[in-house]
Amino acid sequence: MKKPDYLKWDEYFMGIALLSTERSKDPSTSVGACIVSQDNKILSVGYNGMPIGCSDDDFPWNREGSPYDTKYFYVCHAEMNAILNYTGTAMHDAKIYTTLFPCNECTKALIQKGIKEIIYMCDKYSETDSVRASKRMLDASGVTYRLYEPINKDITLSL
Ligand SMILES: Nc1nc(=O)n([C@H]2C[C@H](O)[C@@H](COP(=O)(O)O)O2)cc1CO
Ligand SMILES: [Zn+2]
Repeated sequence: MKKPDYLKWDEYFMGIALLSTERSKDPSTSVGACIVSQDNKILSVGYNGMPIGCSDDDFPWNREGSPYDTKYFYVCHAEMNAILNYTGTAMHDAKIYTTLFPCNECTKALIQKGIKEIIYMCDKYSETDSVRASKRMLDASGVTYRLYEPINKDITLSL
């Protein structure tokens, strides 16, 4: 008989998104994303971080202050990095697992790339205009989104 407690697809892909958050240097919110084809092949992963060449040590991680001195002008979102990290050409009808609901800017890009489903773990900015706009676009374009339902399984990675 096969092992009963193996990871289901959702757990596997959200697990990879979650592991990717560990690469983020953002002191307040670490985000991870994993793009998966319809037939469950991993296409790409990403996490929020500064653009190539923009040192994590020199660029600001502040949330407040003049926009020029906050992270918001510089940081690449996990979802955008996952899109940009993909080097293939077949993202159509894919799905994205993300630890945080996508903002309006990433949502535009996800729609344009042909992503058809978003599975998210957290929607802590649901009241913001950005996320409201994301849902407006997703609803209009027929892209579905659903909250990931966690299982009661702790995975410990000892490296
Ligand atoms: N969907 C998202 N993906 C992301 O990668 N981010 C990133 C941008 C920032 O680095 C961080 C949010 O910082 P804070 O405002 O919670 O301190 O997460 C943010 C969102 C929210 O829409
Ligand atoms: Zn975004």
